[in-house]
Amino acid sequence: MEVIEVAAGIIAHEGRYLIARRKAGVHLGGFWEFPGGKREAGETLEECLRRELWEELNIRIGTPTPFQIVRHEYPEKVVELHFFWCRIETGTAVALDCAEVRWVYPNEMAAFEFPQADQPVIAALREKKVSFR
Ligand SMILES: Nc1nc2c([nH]c(=O)n2[C@@H]2O[C@H](COP(=O)(O)OP(=O)(O)OP(=O)(O)O)[C@@H](O)[C@H]2O)c(=O)[nH]1
Ligand SMILES: [Mg+2]
Repeated sequence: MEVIEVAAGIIAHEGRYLIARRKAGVHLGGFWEFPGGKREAGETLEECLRRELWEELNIRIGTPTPFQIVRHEYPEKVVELHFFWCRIETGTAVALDCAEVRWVYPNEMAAFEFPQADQPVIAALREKKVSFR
């Protein structure tokens, strides 16, 4: 099966992270996620991340730092998620192309339903295995 490359942002601010709720009717609709999307032909993952965060949240970010790569096989598709640590440089996040956005602490994330593929990242944030600040 073809592997779909995705870039997603771990957007940090004062110990909390920005999470977005997927719209109803799409793959994993209604789930919470780290905002991002599919890489388009000719784009680098960083370019993809910047475009997606602009389209979905109306924000510009500073230089993103690679965080974790997770390959996950859903029954209907295989995704390779490239998570990047980043910070907002300009703008305020608004739910332009997602259902809702929230800023949450890692220990609050268990109360939100995330895709299975995101669990390693959530665990890493919660265990503070994070060297960036
Ligand atoms: N953005 C994002 N996608 C995730 C996460 N976890 C996860 O399994 N995915 C999956 O990775 C794929 C990313 O697709 P997406 O729906 O964000 O792509 P996109 O923004 O380009 O949307 P589009 O296809 O409507 O243009 C989806 O199948 C989604 O279910 C996550 O934390 N963030
Ligand atoms: Mg998306």
